[in-house]
Amino acid sequence: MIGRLNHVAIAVPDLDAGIRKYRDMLGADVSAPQDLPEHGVTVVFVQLENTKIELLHPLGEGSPIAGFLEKNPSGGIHHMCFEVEDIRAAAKKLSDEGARVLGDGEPKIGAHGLPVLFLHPKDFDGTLIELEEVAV
Ligand SMILES: CC[C@@H](C(=O)O)C(=O)SCCNC(=O)CCNC(=O)[C@H](O)C(C)(C)COP(=O)(O)OP(=O)(O)OC[C@H]1O[C@@H](n2cnc3c(N)ncnc32)[C@H](O)[C@@H]1OP(=O)(O)O
Ligand SMILES: [Co+2]
Repeated sequence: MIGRLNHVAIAVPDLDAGIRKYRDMLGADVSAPQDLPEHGVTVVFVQLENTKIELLHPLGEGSPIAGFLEKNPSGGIHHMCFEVEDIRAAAKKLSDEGARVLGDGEPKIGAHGLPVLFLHPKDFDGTLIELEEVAV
């Protein structure tokens, strides 16, 4: 069911500093910041040959990553995103098999303009999983 690793997300306490690390110190291509109020984050993507790194910073009140940064003030790996062909079929299979699909179970449009869903970290060995529907 899961396909390519679309991105690994890092929650960062200082987005500008995070951009400088990946762009200037590590010499990678970094996209311009995108404010995504519907997700409560500002995000940039570090483009790698085989996947992307997503740097996330809280945006507005009630950001879903605010609690994570309180517990991890230096930042940390926040989630991994896998590509799937049919996100609703994937969500049904996973919830039928006991995994918790977060939110109301309805896919939201993510940073790439594609439907995304999240699976509870406690159901996947302490790792928050994002699924993104990518047509093959
Ligand atoms: C940019 C758009 C999009 C894209 O297109 O790529 C995105 O990536 S948006 C990214 C931000 N959005 C989300 O993360 C949405 C899904 N996340 C959530 O709904 C919540 O963050 C959460 C996973 C339900 C956690 O909620 P929170 O309030 O922070 O903590 P809890 O106390 O409810 O957590 C319960 C339990 O889980 C542990 N936890 C929390 N976050 C993570 C994490 N990222 N990785 C691993 N573990 C996590 C938390 O520590 C608690 O554990 P215990 O303390 O042991 O109970
Ligand atoms: Co993501």
